[in-house]
Amino acid sequence: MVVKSAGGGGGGGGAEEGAAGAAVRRWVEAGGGRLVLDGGLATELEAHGADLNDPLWSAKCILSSPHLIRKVHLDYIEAGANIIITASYQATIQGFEAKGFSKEQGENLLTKSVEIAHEAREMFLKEHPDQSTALRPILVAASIGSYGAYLADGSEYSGDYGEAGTLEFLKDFHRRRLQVLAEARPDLIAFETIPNKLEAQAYVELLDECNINIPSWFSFNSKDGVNVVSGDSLIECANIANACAKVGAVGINCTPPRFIHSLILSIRKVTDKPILIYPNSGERYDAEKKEWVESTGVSDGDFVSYVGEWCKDGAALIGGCCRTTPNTIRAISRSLNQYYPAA
Ligand SMILES: C[S+](C)CC[C@H](N)C(=O)O
Ligand SMILES: N[C@@H](CCS)C(=O)O
Ligand SMILES: [Zn+2]
Repeated sequence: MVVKSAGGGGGGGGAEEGAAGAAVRRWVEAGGGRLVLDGGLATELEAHGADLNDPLWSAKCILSSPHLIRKVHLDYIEAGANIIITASYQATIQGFEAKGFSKEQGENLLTKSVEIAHEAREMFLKEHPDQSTALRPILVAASIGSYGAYLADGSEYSGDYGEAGTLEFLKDFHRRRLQVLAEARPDLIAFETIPNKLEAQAYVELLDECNINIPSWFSFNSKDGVNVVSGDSLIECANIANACAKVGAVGINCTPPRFIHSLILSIRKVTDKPILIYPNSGERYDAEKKEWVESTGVSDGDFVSYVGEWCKDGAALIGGCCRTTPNTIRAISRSLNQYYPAA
């Protein structure tokens, strides 16, 4: 089936799509014109009893309960996800060192996050011999959360890094982690919840300097439907991603559903790369309490009612972020099957 939602109509910015864009486009085509991402990982870990009130947040479970991470990945694949995102969002060598681990142990824990996701995919395929990745892509995306995530104070929702906000600092912070995760051979690298332009620039330079040949996606977050959370222009951020041939998809995550429509339209103006979106429930994160607050979150039904519009706007990869669950993903998957009825 032709990929209706990816390509065409965008400004393009003159960038070569490159191997990464072509790879993502092939996966999207193999998924029948769209791919379903998973939902909140930390949300589900907590739902199964994990206490994430820790500087490592969900990455704590790589140490304490890898079986739980594997179960949550498996639940998302069962719910229809084509892409599962590893538990490495807040896993950093620096964060593990602060817990007393050596650099090598920290690197091994990063690798383990990818291995757990690979195991979940293998288990699914073993339990469902009728399913094959040739028929339905099931991909592992290694999460790289922003420097603000590592700070564990909600800075990924402000993008205000103070003195640490220099290009070289951010590149040094992320370099080894990116290399280790890439060496673990995920299908994709997911740069998630990118709050500012500088961090996007740091990632682009690292992808080139480290010669990373695994397709990546760049996903920004917004709290006004116009700019990224730091106030930097989304257009400028998306341009940085678009200009990098190693970036296979550009989009938005952990952002309230009500803002997504306008954000997709902005991204579409500057890129022909596939667009991905995985909004949160619309609730607000209280970083001090490490809790989601306000009862303004949308229900699964409301969330899913947006999906058709997001497809028409041009999103090719759709899932959920914090406070979404396998039920959300099941509903998105069903809704997309309606949007792209089987031939
Ligand atoms: C995407 S946020 C909810 C992740 C957690 C945050 N970095 C913290 O540690 O509080
Ligand atoms: N990928 C992470 C959150 C990103 S905001 C998770 O799902 O827990
Ligand atoms: Zn999130």
